[in-house]
Parts: sequence; C-alpha cells; structure tokens
Amino acid sequence: MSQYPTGLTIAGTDSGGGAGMMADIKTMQTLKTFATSVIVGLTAQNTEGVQRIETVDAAMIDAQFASVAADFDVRAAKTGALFDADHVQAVVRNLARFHFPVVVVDPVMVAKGGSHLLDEAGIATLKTDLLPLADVVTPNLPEAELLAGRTIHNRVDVLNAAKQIQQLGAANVVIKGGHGTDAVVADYVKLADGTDYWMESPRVNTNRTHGTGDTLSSAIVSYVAHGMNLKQAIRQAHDYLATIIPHPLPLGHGHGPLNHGLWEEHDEI
Ligand SMILES: Nc1ncnc2c1ncn2[C@@H]1O[C@H](COP(=O)(O)OP(=O)(O)OP(=O)(O)O)[C@@H](O)[C@H]1O
Ligand SMILES: Cc1ncc(CO)c(N)n1
Repeated sequence: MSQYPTGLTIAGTDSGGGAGMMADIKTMQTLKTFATSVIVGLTAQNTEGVQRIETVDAAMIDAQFASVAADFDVRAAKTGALFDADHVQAVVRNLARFHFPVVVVDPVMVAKGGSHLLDEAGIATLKTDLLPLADVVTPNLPEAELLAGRTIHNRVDVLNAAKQIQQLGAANVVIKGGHGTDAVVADYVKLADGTDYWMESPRVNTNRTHGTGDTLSSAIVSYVAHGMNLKQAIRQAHDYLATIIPHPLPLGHGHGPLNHGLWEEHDEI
C-alpha cells in the first residue's frame, strides 16, 4: 500500500486518548488513511468520565476547515461530538461550503460515563440541519431513540427507527447495537437503495469499550477514502471493531480503551 488518502475528523478531543478525535486519528492511521482534523471542542476526560468541556469558537472552526480544504484532497469526513446548536451550525455551514465527497455523521450525544456531549437544542439542530448532509449516520441505540422520537425494545423497533431517521434526510443509516444486552451484538444497516441487513458478532463481556462508536465511524471514513463503496466500507469497519474489541489495552480505571493498532497485521488495504 503506497498511498495514504486523506480523511477528516470534525470532533471533540479526549485527553484520555481512547475516544473522540483521538480514537478517530488512531483508527485512520491504523487503516492507512491520513487524518486531518477540525477540533470543535476539548474535553478533560478519562476512562472514568468527562471532567470539563470547552468549545472552540466559530471563527476558529471556520479557519480549521479552510486550512484543511485549501491543502488536502479530503476523500471522506466524519463528525463526532458537536456539543451545542451553534457548533452544529458552524459545522453544517462548512460542510455545505466545502462539499467533501462522503460525510459520515456520528451523532454523539452522551459519553459512556453519562456526560452529555450534545445539548437538547444541539440534537434538534442536528436533526434538521446536519442529517440532510449525511451520507451515513451511525447512532447507537439511545441516540437512535432520540433521533427517531420513539423507544426501541426489539428488532422491529430498530427497523422502524432507521426508516424514520432516513426520512430526516440521512441517506444511509447504521444503528449500532453495543448498548443492547443480547449475547449477540447486532448492528442494523439500512442503505439508500432500500436494502437492509444485520451485522452480528458475539458480545464481548467487557467494559473496555471507550470510543467504540468513534472508531466505527472513522473506520468507515478510512475504507471509503480507500475507494470502497459504502456497503463494503461499513462491513469492513464492523469487522475491524469485532477484531479489536476482544483485545483491549489494560489501561485506565473505567471504560478502558481499545487497541486500535492491533489491525496493523491485517495489511489488506
Ligand atoms: N461488548 C461488545 N462486544 C462486541 N461488539 C461491540 C460491543 N460493544 C460495542 N460493539 C460494537 O462496537 C461498535 C460501536 O457500538 P456502540 O453501540 O458501542 O457505539 P457507541 O455507543 O457510539 O460507542 P461510544 O459512545 O463509546 O463511542 C458497533 O459496531 C458494535 O457492534
Ligand atoms: C470527545 C468525545 N467524543 C466522543 C465520545 C464518545 O465516545 C467521547 N467519549 N468523547
């Protein structure tokens, strides 16, 4: 593999290194994609929780987008934690301005420790203004409930939620099943062409799942940047997670981090 295509993460930092933009950069590097970044906010965070948040002002967000877009051929971008409506709007404005070929929206709302990373007005703005720009949206189960405005108890509810989220304007929908309790973790995929299917893997009994969602969305960005179509990229990203989740790093005292680099042996892209 000689070339590193460029990906972009538009997200918040995690001082604890396992989630947010740090997970994105580690994932992209492992999957041989050059990670550029627009920092929307900083979190003082570790595996036990979020201790403090400070957002970046809109002019600085604009400047970061402009710097990246002026110098790099971004093949795919993802959004992560956006914190509030003003920051969602700043990101929407820039996505509309720069038209990256593929946009993955990870509608991050609550960190594993329970801290809110997007407020209520932010959720509303994400639904009305950001989802219509999304080629793929990747909610976890609680996020899918909030986006669809309905509770999810079973697989039929997941199907209905995905349909509703697609109607909000996201072309393709991946509802992640990590927050379920079944022995099998089932992620549901509903594509723009009308096809849908489940991706299943054995549930790993671990609390070392900090940043799994960030990792999935940035893996999709990486595989798309390498030229895969969305269906292939979503499948490969799922398999990357299924491979690394059973072998986390024994670090931190809470929801521990993944070992993103484990995949490097699988030099297939
Ligand atoms: N315990 C687990 N065992 C196996 N796979 C898991 C487990 N937890 C999560 N996954 C997988 O990890 C990916 C992310 O799912 P999850 O629902 O945890 O996202 P998330 O809640 O957005 O994560 P985070 O908020 O920590 O970034 C999915 O592909 C899911 O199938
Ligand atoms: C900054 C940030 N983004 C996303 C997540 C979700 O994993 C997190 N915990 N922190």
